[in-house]
Amino acid sequence: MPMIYQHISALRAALQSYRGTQNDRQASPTRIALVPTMGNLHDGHLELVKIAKQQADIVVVSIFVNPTQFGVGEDFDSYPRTLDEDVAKLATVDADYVFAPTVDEMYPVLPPPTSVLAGAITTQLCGQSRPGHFDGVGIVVSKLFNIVQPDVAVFGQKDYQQLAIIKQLVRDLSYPIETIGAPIVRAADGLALSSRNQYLSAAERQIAPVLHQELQHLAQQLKNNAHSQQAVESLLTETRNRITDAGFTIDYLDIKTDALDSLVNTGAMFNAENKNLIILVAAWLGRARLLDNQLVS
Ligand SMILES: Nc1ncnc2c1ncn2[C@@H]1O[C@H](COP(=O)(O)OP(=O)(O)OP(=O)(O)O)[C@@H](O)[C@H]1O
Ligand SMILES: CC(C)(CO)[C@@H](O)C(=O)[O-]
Ligand code: BAL
Repeated sequence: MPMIYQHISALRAALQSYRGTQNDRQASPTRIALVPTMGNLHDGHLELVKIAKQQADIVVVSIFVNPTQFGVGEDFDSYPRTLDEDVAKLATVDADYVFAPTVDEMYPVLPPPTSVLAGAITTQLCGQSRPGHFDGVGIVVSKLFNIVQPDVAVFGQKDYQQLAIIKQLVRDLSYPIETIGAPIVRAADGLALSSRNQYLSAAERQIAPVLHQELQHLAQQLKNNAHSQQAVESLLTETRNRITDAGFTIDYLDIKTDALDSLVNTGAMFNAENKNLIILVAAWLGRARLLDNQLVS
């Protein structure tokens, strides 16, 4: 079973014993990996831990529902907290440490007067409908990096914008951390696994895979042919209409470069050579706000 820590000082002391030591497998320094989560773990999270295990000797999983990344009226209070079940799942993938702090431990002053702002990348897509969300992610991830001081940190590509922001944070704040983006883990019918999927009713759960199917369909259309800007707008409108007709309320559906830059209108720009594009969607289905994305390659 992983060791569970609630306090920063105790976790730091436990991890300190590895720093500067060598691992058993080879004469190289012991590597520590961090997998940040908000808990209520599913197979997507466990996949991140497995990847972390391949990259490091010691894996720390943080479980913290971070209040600073939730907006007013969002689901901070009702977000599922299932620590005992989470720890049992983490034991099956050999996680070494669980860091599950209280809000007071993480934020002696709430809201914290210090901020970590990542600029323009945070105000588009999810940042547009969740103002301040990525400021909260920025400060909590910075704190987790400072507390754990990992060599490597693993995040999911499902939260593609978050991953891009964290890579920028690592670069700009000179964290000596390798950031790994793990592929999206899906249910058999294609729905991206997410803790919030449990907000779906049985009927909504039947509809939910439409999101992934539509992204795949759009990616295929973009990939197969050259398209003018106007033709791409039409494809986007048709896709939005089908997703809405299936019962979703779309927050955004957009095509960006894989660096999350807007596309420049260069005429027939969507063609076989135009590989580094990503389609991103956020859409409400009942009480659940679902995220997904699809690379066009
Ligand atoms: N299906 C998935 N595949 C790969 N990574 C995932 C998946 N779901 C979540 N992750 C990653 O797990 C990490 C922790 O995410 P989090 O605990 O918020 O889970 P979640 O299922 O995305 O929850 P939520 O429903 O609140 O968005 C993030 O890096 C996230 O990208
Ligand atoms: C990275 C993270 C754990 C920070 O709270 C959260 O945003 C998440 O679960 O993706
Ligand atoms: N993985 C996303 C975290 C959030 O929605 O706050």
